[in-house]
Amino acid sequence: MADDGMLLNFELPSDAFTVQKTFKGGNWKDRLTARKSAEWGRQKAQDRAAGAKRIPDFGEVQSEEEELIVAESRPSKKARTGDAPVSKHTTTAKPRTPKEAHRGDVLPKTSNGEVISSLFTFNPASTEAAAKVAQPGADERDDAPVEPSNAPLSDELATFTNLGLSPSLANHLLDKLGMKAPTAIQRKAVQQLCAADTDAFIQAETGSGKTLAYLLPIVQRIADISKQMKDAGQDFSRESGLFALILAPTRELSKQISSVLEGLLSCCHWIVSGIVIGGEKKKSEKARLRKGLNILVATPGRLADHLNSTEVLDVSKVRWLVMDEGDRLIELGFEQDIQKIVSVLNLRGRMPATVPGLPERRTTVLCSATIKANVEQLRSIALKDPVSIAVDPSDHAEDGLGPKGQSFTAPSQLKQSYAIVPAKQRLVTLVAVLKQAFKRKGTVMKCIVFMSAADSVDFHFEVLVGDSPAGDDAARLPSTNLSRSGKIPQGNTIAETRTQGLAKACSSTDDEVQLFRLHGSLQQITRTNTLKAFATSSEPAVLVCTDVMSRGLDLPNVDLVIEYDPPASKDDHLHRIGRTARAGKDGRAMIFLMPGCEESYIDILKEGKPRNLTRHDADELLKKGFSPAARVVAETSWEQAATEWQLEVERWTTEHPRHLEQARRAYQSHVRAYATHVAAERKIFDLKQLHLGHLAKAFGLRDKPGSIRVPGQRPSSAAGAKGKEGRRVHAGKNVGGKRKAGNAMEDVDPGAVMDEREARGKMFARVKAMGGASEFNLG
Ligand SMILES: Nc1ncnc2c1ncn2[C@@H]1O[C@H](COP(=O)(O)OP(=O)(O)OP(=O)(O)O)[C@@H](O)[C@H]1O
Repeated sequence: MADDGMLLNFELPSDAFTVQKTFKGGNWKDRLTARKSAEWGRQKAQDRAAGAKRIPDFGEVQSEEEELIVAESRPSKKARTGDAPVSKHTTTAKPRTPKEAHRGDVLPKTSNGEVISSLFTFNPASTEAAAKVAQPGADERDDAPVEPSNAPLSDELATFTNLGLSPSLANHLLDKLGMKAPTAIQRKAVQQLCAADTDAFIQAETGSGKTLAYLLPIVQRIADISKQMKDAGQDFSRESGLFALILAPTRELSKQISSVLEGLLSCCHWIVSGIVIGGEKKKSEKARLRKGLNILVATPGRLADHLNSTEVLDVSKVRWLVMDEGDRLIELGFEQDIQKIVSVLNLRGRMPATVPGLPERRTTVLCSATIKANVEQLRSIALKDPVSIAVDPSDHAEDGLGPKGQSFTAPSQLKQSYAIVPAKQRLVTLVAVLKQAFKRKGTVMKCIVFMSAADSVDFHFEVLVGDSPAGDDAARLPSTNLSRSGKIPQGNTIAETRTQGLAKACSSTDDEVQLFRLHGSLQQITRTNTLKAFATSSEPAVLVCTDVMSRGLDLPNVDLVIEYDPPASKDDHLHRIGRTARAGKDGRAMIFLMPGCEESYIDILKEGKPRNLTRHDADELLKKGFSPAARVVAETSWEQAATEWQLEVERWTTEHPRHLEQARRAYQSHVRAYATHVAAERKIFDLKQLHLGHLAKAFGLRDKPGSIRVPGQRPSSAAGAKGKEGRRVHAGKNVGGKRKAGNAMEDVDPGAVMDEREARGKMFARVKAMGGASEFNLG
């Protein structure tokens, strides 16, 4: 049995459980808990050594003392019943009410009504079907070389000059940007868009160079126009006209595109580009537009706003319109803005242009790694008879809307895995994975952890940094190497607005790991600076963020992507994991799934055709992450180390009002975001199956879920705090009211803007479905 295997394979040092550990710090409750935990461990080891107590089989009833890490005298409980099997200490022999079942793994409530449950008991077991998929650690055994699918071409004939680019542009790519050959999608797109004026979809894997695939032909064509103007005796300058517009859904992505463009244009300095994305005074943007630009990168809201109010913005000569991450533009509700932009372009584009070489008609290009049916909306608004530019057209449906069956693939060299982690163990397992990832110097340089809500990002940032605001020593959280040093580290404290800190939870004495946080509710300047600091960090670094970072961003040296909270849709999954394994480089991605219905997501993971999809279990990950280093005298087992760390987090969370509110907020936002999965995936991420009591533990909470209430709502963003921008993002579709143009919500955190009433409605429905509010339900 899986459990037996796990238990019997403990590689405990011979002195494990024999050293009497003195527990210092914390309050009496924590010290008692930790001491009893150690006693429990010692007793278990002695029993095992004496052969006095057999480790029970899966499904067998276990004594109450063994159910609990913290043994307390209390009346024996009946076994849990439920749909899902329960690991380690479970039975179906004696039916229990849901209420009793939930109590089985907890201490009686403390005087203030808190509930302290064990990390290792009453966790639902993985379903058998999923367990068969792969064996733990299989990725370590698979060393077979694989051809990267998004790398530059190695074919000798595949040169930029052969694609029709001018020698000066091709030499610039080689000499200044270090690009010897085009990628497959660049070869196709450059050839097509240099030669023809037809609308197009560009669809290729993440990290395959789509940005240059549309920028190169535009720059080449505008360079040709400038030449023809000169030949005709006309000067070409920034005032000659705006020829190309590039739209992107987020400010970060717009800035990135703008910087790639500037890099290209340094070989033809007479072509001038600019950017309007909001986040700065409109006056300065207007000033820039007044001076004249040949290529403009913009977010749709801001551009629509300027088309309304900035008279100097002349779009009559625009002949290229690119919508990068086109599907995301629709998901985020930019449809109306785009409609408006296109109608203005259509209207003003009818005016005769006296520019030699300027094409008659405008070419509109839609670009994404995932182009799907909702892009139909864009097609009807903006595209006419588009051609599909994809790496392998034989894989593509005739309508040009992505691969047949809508299954998009991840880069072939990307190693994908999933971790089956019960709700209670989520936080501690995340720390274990991070500790393990950064254990060996140089293995992982940068890691991105995706979460579903901004509140959750903030909470986890503070937990992983392990400090509290200045002057709040009583609430200081120890690092995970507490057991090694025996001391609570002093030093840095974090201010509430801080977005960077030392990740004590996953740093070791030899290796420090920097931690960053990012989401759409931060001020734009903070976002820009934080992203830059993460991108340029020369130290190992972790970025905890929402999906605002999932699209298009090209951050160097990202080796590992962790989807701690599952993505809202399978397309989001591909974009998230696509932040690693870019342009032929290696990368790893891991998604956390809970045992039970979430395991059906494995089938969706397989749709992306991963080369080797590896399974991990929480115990395996915890053991790797929390086992003491070989050179350190082992005082505790990994189970104890994990438990101690969890208890410290719970104390830190529950004993300080600000932390408690933050944890509760994070928990609530997480649950709300959980309800926003696309309809097709809602059976997999089923709110009704979510064990709220267990989940609360992963937020360091000892509250009964029913008592978790947070006053007020988080302001949705710096500008969103004005209260006008709230939109509902549900089931991958904008269903909310009109967004104010040019605000800071160009990048929306679905978790942050999910309609509260709707989410609460779902929660109440769930409570009803479970036959009334038990102590573990939100009611
Ligand atoms: N021909 C090339 N040779 C080498 N590197 C390249 C080449 N083209 C692009 N790159 C690099 O590949 C990386 C990914 O490019 P880009 O961001 O355009 O990918 P993408 O396909 O748009 O990805 P996503 O779908 O995630 O937006 C960038 O770092 C870029 O500099």
